[in-house]
Amino acid sequence: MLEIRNLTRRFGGVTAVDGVTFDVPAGQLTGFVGGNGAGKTTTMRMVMGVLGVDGGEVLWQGHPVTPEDQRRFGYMPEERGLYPKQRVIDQLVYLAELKGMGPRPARAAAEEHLERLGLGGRATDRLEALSLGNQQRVQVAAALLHDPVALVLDEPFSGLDPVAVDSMVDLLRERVAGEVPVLFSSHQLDLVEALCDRLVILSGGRVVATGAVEDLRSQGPLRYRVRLDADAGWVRDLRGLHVVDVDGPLALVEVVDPGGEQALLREATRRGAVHEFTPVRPAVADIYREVAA
Ligand SMILES: Nc1ncnc2c1ncn2[C@@H]1O[C@H](COP(=O)(O)OP(=O)(O)OP(=O)(O)O)[C@@H](O)[C@H]1O
Repeated sequence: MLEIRNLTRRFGGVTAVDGVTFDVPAGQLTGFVGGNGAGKTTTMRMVMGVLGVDGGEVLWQGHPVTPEDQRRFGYMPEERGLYPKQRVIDQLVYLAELKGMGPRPARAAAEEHLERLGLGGRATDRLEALSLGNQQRVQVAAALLHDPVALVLDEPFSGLDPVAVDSMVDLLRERVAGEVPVLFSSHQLDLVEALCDRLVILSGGRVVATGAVEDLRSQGPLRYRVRLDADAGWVRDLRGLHVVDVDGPLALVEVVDPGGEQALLREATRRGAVHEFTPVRPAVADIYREVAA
């Protein structure tokens, strides 16, 4: 497990990361979200030791993280930092060797990851000859190929097409099944929702929500989506409910008083057919808007 404890970082008069505390448990995907400038990249850089801390600490397996631990982590930095003129395969082998792999396993791992990411035929191309999305795939391979014990990925999905996103998701799920803690930042909240076990939401350098995605969603307001035969405007007159939206025969309501939804269902069936009556928990995007706006 990776534990982030009270991390703080200032740049001049700006406190970019302000007492940030959260866990990244083994075998779980933890999504790290927040608006532009919220402090995600700064936090990840401190976790990886590429940026000094002004306060707090990072623990790995219960002890303060060491440079040796960090060398065994996989990191995809925000600044992508590969060499444009170098051949893809040479670059990956070099990076794997830097991480302590022997030349033969390094080459085998590089070839396997390029294959998995759909770049098997591009191994001997120079990086600059690849499209930006394919360069991003090489960056993914670079972060994963040395069998890292933890993964810290800054916007790993940005610039990837849907097929590459699927390959990336498969690779991450494999790592997680092998008990690796994964922390990744993203602005793609639908992906975060589909993928993550846990969520950390940062705003203005502080954690404003953290926990299991399911727990965060179930703590949100309980809503019901209702689809009737005819116009649903009458739901506005019912007590015990807050009407979020009405659009023709569709209504989205929030239960304010216990039993409010039962009164709605009774009235709806009295009036005609009810085609849908579904409890809806807030999506990750709703939670985000609520706490980070
Ligand atoms: N090297 C630096 N020098 C000065 N200020 C910095 C530096 N790095 C980050 N900051 C500031 O720290 C704050 C947090 O930036 P950070 O890049 O960590 O946010 P982020 O959540 O990753 O944003 P984004 O989603 O836009 O990438 C911002 O106000 C940024 O301007």
